[in-house]
Amino acid sequence: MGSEFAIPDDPDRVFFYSSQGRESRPILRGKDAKTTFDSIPVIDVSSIMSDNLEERKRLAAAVDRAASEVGFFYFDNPPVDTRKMDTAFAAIKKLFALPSKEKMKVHVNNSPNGKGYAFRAQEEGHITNESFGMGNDYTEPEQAATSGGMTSTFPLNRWPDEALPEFRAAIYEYWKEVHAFSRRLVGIFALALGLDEHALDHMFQEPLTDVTIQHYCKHPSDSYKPALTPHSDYGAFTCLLQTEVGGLEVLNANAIWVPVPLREHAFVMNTGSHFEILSNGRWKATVHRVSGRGDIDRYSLPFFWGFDPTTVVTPLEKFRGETNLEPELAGREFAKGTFSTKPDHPVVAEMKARGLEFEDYCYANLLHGKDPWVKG
Ligand SMILES: O=C(O)CCC(=O)C(=O)O
Ligand SMILES: [Fe+2]
Repeated sequence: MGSEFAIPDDPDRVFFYSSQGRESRPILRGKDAKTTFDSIPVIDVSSIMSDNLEERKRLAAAVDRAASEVGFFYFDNPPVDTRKMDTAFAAIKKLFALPSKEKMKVHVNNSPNGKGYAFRAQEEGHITNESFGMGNDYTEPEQAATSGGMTSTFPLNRWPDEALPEFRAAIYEYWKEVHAFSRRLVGIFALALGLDEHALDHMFQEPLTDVTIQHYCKHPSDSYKPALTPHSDYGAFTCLLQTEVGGLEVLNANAIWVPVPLREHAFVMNTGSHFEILSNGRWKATVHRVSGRGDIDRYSLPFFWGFDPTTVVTPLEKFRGETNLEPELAGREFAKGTFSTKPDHPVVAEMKARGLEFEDYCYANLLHGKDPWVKG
């Protein structure tokens, strides 16, 4: 869920994009270096299913430490069937192997919220990259059980049902389990903030979810090359699956890139900008990027979990102090995050023609089939 813009090459600073726009951090070495992380903590998440509150609180304490100190952590043993992970990746490889003509039928420009297939050709210093996205769509029967009773007659997702019928089934089989896991995780995050386990539930009745599958193509060079622009995620948290090869890297306080090596079937978790706001900066929306290795294609499967689009995310009373992060409407970042990387999308043309800005986009309206543009 990052934005992609030009990144200057500077030996002393690292530049990246966050919800605040372009930012940079000085590279600190030797006596200037701060105490910061140099690896990604590993947490066994199996006790999320425990009936014992004390066990769930121990898990929550580990999550709080990792989210505060790093903003990224592995979850070993998530309650998600590993065969469904593997089946999803097998279908993903088949999708990207389809002829371009088939993939273009589900191009993001055909979807009113930029879901479906996108392609970015190799540019200077950047490898070729394809993606496929899906998100909330209350017309789809697969989402009936998770949509909080919401219905719509306005389809948003686009699926390659003709060319690869098993793709949608494989993604949804996986999605349903990660969705159920994420809902339970809201309780663990609440405990991690020292709240009642159900204290945050009301903010996730109609959670904003998004899957943006990535394919970073191998390239004719044996060196690492930038594949995804440095950014932080918005939303509450992300559950990412890597397969076969790592490539994700996380920026520490000294602006040193820390690798996130592959742990097969483990989730790579990170907290997003809205959890940073809720915790008033206690939890970090840590900057990350992907570097593509020359000799192998890389596929990744992120699942983004966000607040209800109409929730105004505000620092919790117990974390408020002299300086407080600005509240933000959860659905607001959506338009910027989705369409700033798709300047040719019809939604962007419409926005310009009507004299509107990303700030005027109401994601909740779109989900219910209404005009998403509301000025002011
Ligand atoms: O491909 C990856 O490992 C990371 C993807 C990512 O950071 C994103 O889509 O926001
Ligand atoms: Fe990201």
